[in-house]
Amino acid sequence: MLEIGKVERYIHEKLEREKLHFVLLDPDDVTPEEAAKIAEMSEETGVDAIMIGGSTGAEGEVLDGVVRAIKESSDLPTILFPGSHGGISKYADAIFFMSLLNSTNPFFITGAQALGAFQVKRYGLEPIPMAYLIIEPGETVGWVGDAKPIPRHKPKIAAAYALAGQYLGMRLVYLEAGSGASQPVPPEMIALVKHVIDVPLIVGGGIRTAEQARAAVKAGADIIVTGTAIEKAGSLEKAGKKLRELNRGIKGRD
Ligand SMILES: CC(C)=CCC/C(C)=C/CC/C(C)=C/CC/C(C)=C/COP(=O)(O)OP(=O)(O)O
Ligand SMILES: O=P(O)(O)OC[C@@H](O)CO
Ligand SMILES: [Mg+2]
Repeated sequence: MLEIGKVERYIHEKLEREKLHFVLLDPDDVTPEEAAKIAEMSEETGVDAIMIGGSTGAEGEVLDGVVRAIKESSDLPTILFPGSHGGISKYADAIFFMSLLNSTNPFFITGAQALGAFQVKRYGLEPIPMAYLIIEPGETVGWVGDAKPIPRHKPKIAAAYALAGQYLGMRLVYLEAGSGASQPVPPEMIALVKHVIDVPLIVGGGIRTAEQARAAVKAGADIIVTGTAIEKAGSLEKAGKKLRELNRGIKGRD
């Protein structure tokens, strides 16, 4: 019998009360010690989950080390955000089992998934099926994932892909402008996508301020992902301040 796993249930239950903030840590950019500290601060400041991944090199021992450090320092759910079948760690709770629907390369649509499937089963990781869509500019992940990035001024294309993802059985949709994007996904696009789908909507890429996070939530985003703004805050103290600022924007508290 197919059952909804623990982390997915946690997401749905929390979404009944508030919008969520997930923090993305890239093992290529943070040491296990830094990751542990950020995860601890994330939990203290009201972040809802930690995502772990990167489009280049987040694999093997380096990945395992970061996931383990996060698990030791916080009780937040850890969700893998893999760039390929190499991005799987047995120490995480769940994995966004994603398909890059607007890739031009079948490897990112079904290939990496087939290569990783048995490993996910062996480790008992919770797979959460997700439609992953790259919006302009797309940044590194757009290039690495051989995406045909959806133009920023074409919300209908994003909505069509998102609905197709839902009809294919995916239980989350992720609109991705790319890590470090100069501009986040436009609110008009978020609004149209949210209007047509019934599954939770994740938005990430280039969200650096409480105002940007608020605008995405107001447009209809259910979950906001931030990475660069925290990783590149400059110091742990500044990262903590940034976490609180972004949470405020997302949760609508002040
Ligand atoms: C489900 C399985 C086993 C694999 C999925 C494989 C797919 C579809 C990958 C999509 C394409 C891709 C390269 C995704 C990476 C997503 C990601 C972790 C982005 C964040 O990383 P960045 O911060 O952009 O990476 P860099 O820091 O390396 O630029
Ligand atoms: O690093 P940022 O720009 O916050 O992007 C987060 C995430 O959407 C990248 O996959
Ligand atoms: Mg990164």
